[in-house]
Amino acid sequence: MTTPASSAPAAVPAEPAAATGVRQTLLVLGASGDLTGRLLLPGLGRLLATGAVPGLRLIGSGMDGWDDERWRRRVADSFGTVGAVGPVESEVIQQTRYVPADVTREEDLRSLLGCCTGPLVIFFALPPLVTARSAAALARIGVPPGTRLMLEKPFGVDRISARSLNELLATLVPEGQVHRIDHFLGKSTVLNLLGLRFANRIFEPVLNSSHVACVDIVFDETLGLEGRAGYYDRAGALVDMVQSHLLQVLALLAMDPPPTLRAEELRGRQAQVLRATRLWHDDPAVASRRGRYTAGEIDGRRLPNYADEPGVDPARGTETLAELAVTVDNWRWAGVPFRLRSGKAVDAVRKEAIITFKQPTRVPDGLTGYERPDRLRIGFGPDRLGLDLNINGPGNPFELEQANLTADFGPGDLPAYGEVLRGAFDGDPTLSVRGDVAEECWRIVEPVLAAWKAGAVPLQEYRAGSAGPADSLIGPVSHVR
Ligand SMILES: O=P(O)(O)OC[C@H]1O[C@@H](O)[C@H](O)[C@@H](O)[C@@H]1O
Repeated sequence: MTTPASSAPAAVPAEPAAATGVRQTLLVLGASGDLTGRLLLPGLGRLLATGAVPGLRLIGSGMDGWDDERWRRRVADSFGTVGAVGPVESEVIQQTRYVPADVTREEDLRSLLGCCTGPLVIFFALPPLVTARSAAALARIGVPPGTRLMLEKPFGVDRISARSLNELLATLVPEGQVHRIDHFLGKSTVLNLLGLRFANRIFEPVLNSSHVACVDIVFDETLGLEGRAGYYDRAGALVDMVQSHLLQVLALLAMDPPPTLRAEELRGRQAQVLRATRLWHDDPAVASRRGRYTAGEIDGRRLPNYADEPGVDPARGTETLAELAVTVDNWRWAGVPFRLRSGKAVDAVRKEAIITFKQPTRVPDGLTGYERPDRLRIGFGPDRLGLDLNINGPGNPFELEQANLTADFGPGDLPAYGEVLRGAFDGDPTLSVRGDVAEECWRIVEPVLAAWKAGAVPLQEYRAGSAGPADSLIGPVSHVR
């Protein structure tokens, strides 16, 4: 769905690209922040190294009084971490500039836009409230025609703010030029879901409530806060991971086949699934769990109590692990629980979607050992496909054993941020989140956030390096290898 820009202010004329050899400009707002250095620049470096974005000019801007030299060092260091050290990347580093600015002020934005050449991509690497103020200031001065906007998650801080931001952005550029980033949509294995489901005969016919008992989407990390209190302590695991990334994975796993992978069709299918998604039993107390890590050790590394981490406000009660059970209330999936979980500082990295199948309708008398259900596992790092099947092992041929068939795929050529940046440079929003989808994701989690705030679901403590809270929606059975 493309929303036409309405009442857009007079566009700012940009310097003609042909006069400079620059084909497009990437303007990063929030360039001195953590996200830019950790994810955006490495992704950009790798993308540049493929030669896919010739003639790119990079401009960084932020509140810090950095100079060009300091910014160039940051870009070079970030490119260096991913081996992006070729001539194209060096050229970008030489040409790049840093413009200190308050990106919520019209005058500053006007002069920033004046530094940009050719078609423009503006990347908002900013907290949601600053993004909204910056977009509002931009809406007052206008942007050059064809400008694409890239916005980091979280998109808004709740459903209402997401809707107002959508309305504001619609006055700036058409919907097809808004790239709401969810970098999971650029991950190679997440994208592999499309091929796996729709280019093979054997899986799709059984992916429905007649055959599937439950679906788990798990993204557990051994990392803790890692110095990100400023952002994370306000977001928490539910907003950081579930409201965004894991619901996108759910949409790709559960959607009906789109006729083509064009943006409007793929994103339309994702939207349909999310519109049909509801909390399990419509009850946040049944459908959610939250936990927070205490001091512990993981792989020989000591982690402090989350509440004692620098910058954390213990009174906020931020969770570092969230679980959510939902159902997709449509013909295909009604009654099948989808359990989403993401936790930090747990004992093992576990990044996978696990589809657990129902028992066969009738097993001939005489066969034993088939009690464990078949499972299809799709790993999101390492990128892996696994199938657990009951087959006959050594010894008695009628005593079955569960075998695991596993295929590893190498990671894709581009990191996820490189992939989503490519979409913006190509003007293709397929791998970004459509405005209504962002609002739907808030609709799904809002009752849970409210119930947590009201104390209806206890904040359980779990030791860093343990398996997580004792009262979990996802039992250990999902993790049997
Ligand atoms: O696996 P990746 O690409 O590092 O993504 C996981 C990360 O995704 C980010 O969006 C979250 O803010 C992090 O908390 C999380 O660790």
